[in-house]
Formats: sequence, structure tokens, C-alpha cells
Amino acid sequence: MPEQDQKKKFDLSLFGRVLQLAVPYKKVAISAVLLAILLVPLAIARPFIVQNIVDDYILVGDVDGMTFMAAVLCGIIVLEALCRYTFIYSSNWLGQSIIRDFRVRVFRYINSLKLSYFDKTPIGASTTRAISDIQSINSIFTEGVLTIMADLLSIIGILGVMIYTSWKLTLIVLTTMPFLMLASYIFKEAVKKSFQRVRTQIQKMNAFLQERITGMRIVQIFNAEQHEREKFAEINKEYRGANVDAILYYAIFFPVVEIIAAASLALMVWWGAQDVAREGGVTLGALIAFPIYIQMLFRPIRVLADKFNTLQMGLVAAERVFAVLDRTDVIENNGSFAPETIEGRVSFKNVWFAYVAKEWILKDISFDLKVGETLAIVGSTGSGKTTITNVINRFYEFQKGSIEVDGTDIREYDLYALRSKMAMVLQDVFLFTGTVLDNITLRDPSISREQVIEASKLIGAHEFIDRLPGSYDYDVQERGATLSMGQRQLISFVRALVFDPDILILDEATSSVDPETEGVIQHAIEKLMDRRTSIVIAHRLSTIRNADNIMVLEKGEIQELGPHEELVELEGGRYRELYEMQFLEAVE
Ligand SMILES: Nc1ncnc2c1ncn2[C@@H]1O[C@H](COP(=O)(O)OP(=O)(O)OP(=O)(O)O)[C@@H](O)[C@H]1O
Repeated sequence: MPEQDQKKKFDLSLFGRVLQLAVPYKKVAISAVLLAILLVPLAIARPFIVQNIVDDYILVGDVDGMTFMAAVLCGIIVLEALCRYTFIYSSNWLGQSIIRDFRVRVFRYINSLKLSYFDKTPIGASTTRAISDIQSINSIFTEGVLTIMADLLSIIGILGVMIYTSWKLTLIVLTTMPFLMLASYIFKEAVKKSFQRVRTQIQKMNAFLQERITGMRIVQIFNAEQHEREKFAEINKEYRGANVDAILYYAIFFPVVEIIAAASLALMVWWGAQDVAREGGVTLGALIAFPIYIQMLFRPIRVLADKFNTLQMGLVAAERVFAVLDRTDVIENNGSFAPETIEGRVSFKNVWFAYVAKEWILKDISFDLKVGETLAIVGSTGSGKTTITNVINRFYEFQKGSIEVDGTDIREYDLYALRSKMAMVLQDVFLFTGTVLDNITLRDPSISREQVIEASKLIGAHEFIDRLPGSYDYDVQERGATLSMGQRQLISFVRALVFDPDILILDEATSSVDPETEGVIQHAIEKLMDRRTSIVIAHRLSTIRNADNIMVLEKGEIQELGPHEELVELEGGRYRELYEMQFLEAVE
């Protein structure tokens, strides 16, 4: 990426796209531009009036005129201060408003991407896009476009006044310009390279910390702390090096600019002092105003190189964010069938599915589930059990065959209507930081606290939730780390129950819990499946035996399908083998 960044030239169409983000705030944006334009004459007016006061009032002894001009000068200074305050405030307000909108838009878009995107994209990449890259876009507006424009305008304005006052003095001042241009260019390129290194190291540091903290158990149990510390120190060393380089360039560049500015001033004074004495030479007022002009000319030039870098870095970040927004693998929602209620019949008809083209994971899967029936899926690891549950709710789109709910192809349903009829309980329970209540309702305001308590009582989770400090308002820490596995499972059951689905998809946890909790969970599962069409990736003997049908899946194909009593009788059958090997053993 850094290599690519360096080669990147200024991309106009990308720049146009970034500017379009300001369209909803065009009034503020236009006001900021107008203020930037207005600030130029106001700033230049100060030395110009000083020059005027010296030449036209002091030298001729016009005290009244001088007092009046001094009052005008004060007025201009106050006006300039007000305009500058409004300019700084409005340009920053603009930048912040734009990135607030943009962040929400990017998050909404990320939400709409197909799950396959997340399979391939590291979490860190998505968070970097949504947080730090968008932050850099802010600087395009605050430090970039508007201030660069304001600086360029003041350079042009000051040069204009300088030429108007004395073109000869201006030419003398400008003799040092080529040195300044050269120094700015060298500085700009050098700093850009260091900042790209800094950014690469920040990304590395983020990814490193995120992974190590998430996997802290592994780091600690395998005594890997020492190596990890060394690796982290190495990244930090590189980070420091890159930052120190950048600071070094600043430390060299700024004094160099001062020297060049001083040389300009010296040349100007040397020549100007001689010219004042000459007939028709520069006026004394001009000689007094020129040092201020020089100062005003060099100040923006000094910071321009830096601001161009900021602008370019902002554009690189914008390009990366737009690349996410330009992704076409969004969830398709072309169906419109949205019935108020459904019965919950499910049927798979010759369904074929592959995550990667032609590598079939589900092969010709067909089965029918009547309303309220339970299908238990069993099979060895990697046989495609989870995949079946992934295609019913359209996390992934199947390629051949059809899946019907109540006799209608699931692709004809409005996706949100379809999903609202289904609930999914995953083996690996995911809890969000927030209260237990929020974790159950997922902030759906239509679900009341009473409903949640009622569902918890039914599931058998109320007792333990009530014992938590704060009960339903107990703050769940990072992914529920302070709750036990069984407790997390119970919360996820309550979550599924309050959404009252017609079709339940359940991936039973394989982890063993103590007999007492086992009893509670078994009871909860029964309550959850009660009168609901359920598809369960089953691991508990009780769930499997109680299911209306059992599907034995091997390498994506149905090997056996039928009720327990039937399959267990099959001589040499896979289910019978599994049953004898795993379940009878467990019972004994
Ligand atoms: N997101 C994915 N992208 C690509 N391949 C995948 C993806 N998820 C699963 N697979 C592959 O699909 C196959 C079936 O996986 P699946 O998760 O459905 O198996 P499973 O029967 O549920 O296994 P387990 O009992 O271990 O959970 C596996 O070979 C797996 O590597």
C-alpha cells in the first residue's frame, strides 16, 4: 500500500467525489469559501493602511487624517478577527458534519454487505476504514481544501499589492523564490514518505494489539509473552524512527524557510534604503510595509507543502473508503412477498451450494419439514451442517434448486420479512457490551421488559439473571466474558424466544456443562422448539431422539433421513453407528 500511495498522482475525479460529500452543507461550505476570499483583502489592508498612514499623513503632518485612518485600521483588525473565527469554526463544523454523515453511511453499507465479504476481510480493515480513514477525510476539508485555497488567495493578493506598491522591490523579494520552491518540494516528498511509514506502523500496531489481546489466553498459556513483547517493541521502534524522521525534516525545513525569508528581507532593505533617497523611488511607507508583506507571503508558503501532503493523504484514505462503498457484493433483496404471518413449512428441493465456485459443499439436498416439526442434523465435522442453516436465512445464496417456506421460494420473500420469521441460536453465543436486557431485545423498542421477564421465566433463565447485580440491567462486559458458557446460552435462548420465530434454527453447543445446568438447558431447548418448525444441528441425545426426523449428512450429501426408530434399525447404517459409538457410551 505505501508504495502505491507514493506513486499516486492527484486524482481529480476522486477529489470531485470527496467534494460532493459537502453538498448537503453547501450553504456552510459556500460561506466558508466566501469568508476565505474576504479574509484576503482584510489581511492585506493592515500593512497597506500602515503604508498609507506613513506616506500620506505622518510625513505631511495630518494628525486628524492619521487618527481617522488608525480608527479604520482598528475596525479592520476587529472585522478580520471575527471573520477568521467564523471561518475556522465553520470549516471545522463542516468537516465534522461531513464525516459524521459519511461514517454512518459507511457503517450502513458495511451492514448490507454479504457475509462472504466478512469471510475475506479482516475486522481490523473494516474498522480502519470506518474510523481512521474517515478521520483523514475530515482533514481534507479543515486543513486541506479551504485553507489551501485561502493561502493561495493570500499569496496572489499579497503579490498583487506588492507589485502595485513597488514592482522593483517585489522582484528583489522574489529572487529567493526558486530556493524556497526547491526546499518546499524536497521537504514535501521527504515528509510524505515518513508519514506513510508512520501509517503503516500504526496499522501494524493496531492489528497486532487487537489479535494479541483477543488471543491473550493462548499467549499466556504457551508462555509466549516474551516473543510477543519483542515483536511489539520492534514495531514501536520502526514507528518511532518514522516519526523522528518526519520531525527532523520539519526541524530542518522551518529554519531554512526563515533563512530564505531573512535573505529576502535583507535584499529588500539593502536595495530599498538606497531607492528611497532616489527621485521617484519607493516611499518610506512602502519600506515599512514591505517587511510585513514578506512575512505574510512566506507564512502560507511555509505551510502549503505540508497541507498538500495532508490533502493527498486524505484522498488516499478517501479512495480506500470509497472502495468499500463501491463493492457490489451487497445482499440482494429483490423479493416483495411479505406476509403478516407464516405457518412455517420448509422444503429443500435439490439444493446445491458452494462458497467458492464449483466446490460443492451441499449436493442435491432435499427434505420437507411440516409445520412445528423438528429436523435434527448430525454428521461429521465439515459435512455441511452449518451451511444448511446458512442458506435457509440467505446468509449465503444457493446456486441450484429451490428452498421454499410455506410453498414460496425464499428468494421471492422480502428478505427482512423472511428473516423476521426466523431466529437463530448459534453455538458460539455472541453478546454485545450493554445490559442483559439490550442483549435480549437487541434494542428493539417493541419488546417490553415484561415480555423479556416472561420469556426468561419460561426458559428458566430468570433466576440467574435476577441474581446478577442490577438484574436485567446488569452490564455485560466484553462479549459476555464475565458470564459462564451456560448463562450465555440461556440468554441467547431468551433472545430467540422473545422474537417469537415461526422457524427456529439452533446450533446446539457441544461444550459440556454440569448436570444441573444441562437439565436447565435441555428444558430451555424444549420450550424454545415447542410448536415451532425447528432445524437443529444436534449434539444432545435428547434433542436427537425427540426430533421428528434426523438427517445424517456426509460430505454435503444426505446419507440417511428418517425418525430415530427407523434409522437406528438400519443394519450397518451411519446413524446407528454414531448412536452406538457416541450416545450409548455417554449414557453408560
Ligand atoms: N465461509 C466459508 N467460506 C468458504 N468455505 C467455508 C465457509 N464456511 C465453511 N466452509 C467450508 O464448508 C465446509 C462445510 O462447513 P460447515 O461449517 O457447514 O460444516 P459443519 O458440518 O457445520 O462442521 P462442524 O460440525 O465442524 O461445525 C467445510 O469444508 C468448510 O471448510
